[in-house]
Amino acid sequence: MSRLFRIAIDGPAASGKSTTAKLLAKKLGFGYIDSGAMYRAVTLKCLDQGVPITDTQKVQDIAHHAKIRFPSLGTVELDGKDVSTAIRTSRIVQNISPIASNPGVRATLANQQRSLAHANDPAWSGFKHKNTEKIRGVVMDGRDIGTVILPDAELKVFIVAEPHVRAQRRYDELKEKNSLAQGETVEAIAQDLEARDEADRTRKVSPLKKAKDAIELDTSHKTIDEQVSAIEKLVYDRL
Ligand SMILES: Nc1ncnc2c1ncn2[C@@H]1O[C@H](COP(=O)(O)OP(=O)(O)O)[C@@H](O)[C@H]1O
Ligand SMILES: Nc1ccn([C@H]2C[C@H](O)[C@@H](COP(=O)(O)OP(=O)(O)O)O2)c(=O)n1
Repeated sequence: MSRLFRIAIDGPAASGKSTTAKLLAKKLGFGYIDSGAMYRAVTLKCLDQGVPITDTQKVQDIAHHAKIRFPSLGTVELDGKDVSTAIRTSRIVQNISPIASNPGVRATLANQQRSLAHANDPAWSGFKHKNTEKIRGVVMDGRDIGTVILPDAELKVFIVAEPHVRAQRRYDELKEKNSLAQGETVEAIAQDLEARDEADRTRKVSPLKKAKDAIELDTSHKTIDEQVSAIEKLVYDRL
């Protein structure tokens, strides 16, 4: 016997969603789908091909033809090329909001996200519950996963953290990866996060919003291990 368990993780930028989702997926033997990486990959393709991000129709065509895959935990492929690092730069996030609010792009990516969540990939080994039932599933993170993509997910978590904590963490991350733009400061990153959160919260299609049945988790004063364990406990409580 095998049961499907889908975990939807949403929240504002740099709150800790993807770090938590990836580690949780690893612990549970679940698949991990980074929906934000899909919007980032479409943005990268538009910039690389010189498509204006405000050209609604051309951007939709780009999204429609982009082949986005997650070949292993935490890696992203666009049209057969590894773009895991290329999609994490400030150039991408500075251009992403018009793409994330394009209804055609959202419709295309939403279809792909739903089918990925139902793929039941053999690589997702899952875990044995009470020595009998096999639990298999997926962790998906983004902005609209609990509200629009997987409204019937078995567990929904809304991750938040204080703005200055998020900005500092993102700064440290970019610095560590040598991806900081010239002269980029913590303040500039804080402004980007604020602007993006505002755009994500106020757009007409699938805005960032806590689902009514989501559990809020504030990671400001937690370690990564603590936040992963907190969600893991919620999974066992639900089973
Ligand atoms: N509890 C934590 N303590 C310290 N750093 C954290 C914590 N949670 C996440 N981070 C770091 O903060 C940064 C942003 O986290 P990330 O998971 O990318 O957020 P999101 O997916 O919400 O944008 C990453 O560099 C991550 O390693
Ligand atoms: N399900 C999703 C996931 C991401 N997005 C958009 C909105 C976000 O500002 C960007 C980037 O998201 P991502 O989670 O990769 O990046 P940040 O953590 O915000 O830096 O993509 C979205 O609109 N819907």
